[in-house]
Amino acid sequence: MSASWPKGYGLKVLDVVDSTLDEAARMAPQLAGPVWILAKEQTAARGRRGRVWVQPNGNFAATLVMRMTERPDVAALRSFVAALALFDAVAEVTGRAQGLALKWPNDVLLNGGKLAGILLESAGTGQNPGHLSIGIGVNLAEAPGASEVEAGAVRPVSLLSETGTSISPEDFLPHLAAAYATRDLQFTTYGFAPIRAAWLDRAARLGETITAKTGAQITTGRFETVDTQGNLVLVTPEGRKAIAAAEVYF
Ligand SMILES: O=C(O)CCCC[C@@H]1SC[C@@H]2NC(=O)N[C@@H]21
Repeated sequence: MSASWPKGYGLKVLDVVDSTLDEAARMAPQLAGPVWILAKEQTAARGRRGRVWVQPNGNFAATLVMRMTERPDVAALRSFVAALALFDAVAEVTGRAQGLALKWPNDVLLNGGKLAGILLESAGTGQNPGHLSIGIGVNLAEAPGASEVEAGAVRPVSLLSETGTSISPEDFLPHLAAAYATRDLQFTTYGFAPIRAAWLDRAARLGETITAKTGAQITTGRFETVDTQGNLVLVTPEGRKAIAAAEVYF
């Protein structure tokens, strides 16, 4: 099964790099349009909240870098755009969406385990709107060991072990790039509403009790929704709380 490369998107493939997010920052000043940067190996890959991202051989690591054309709070909603695109691309290559779910803010789960993670970074000033980078890691071939993730985190899983689907990062990227382009067009044309609705349709643990941790702040409540700004909304004994940034535990 093949996917055609989306019009207007550039591509850079590297054998090895420190992090595709760092490469994105280096490329940003010269950007003419959005560019996907794919690396077979990263020597300093990072995850959310300063964690190290472990990338066994054959796993997918890429960053989509683009000029920041909107307000930072609007651009940040692209984490939901990217999560949906990942969901779409995985469903396309495996031929099924069963077992796939999205975990707020932007992980992709498969059979309850973490298949993929997304890390957004941006830079810019009032004078210079800067760039947005969407770093994406997918455990295509191998899941990092449980000892390589923090205690309490969702267990990592791989696409190969959960579905039997074997696909290389180079073959997976066109599926993801095409799915992203479609979702991004939906976002720029119709705004966050359809993205939010599609994301909520695929949300893990919606309506259930979950815990959100932001530093020392721990909030447990019923996962009611994601609001129009992308905040996690929990109904707690003290009332409704909208949380902008946190790690979620089930
Ligand atoms: O913590 C997470 O779940 C986010 C992980 C993001 C990993 C990807 S791999 C490609 C890009 N380069 C990095 O250094 N990190 C992101």
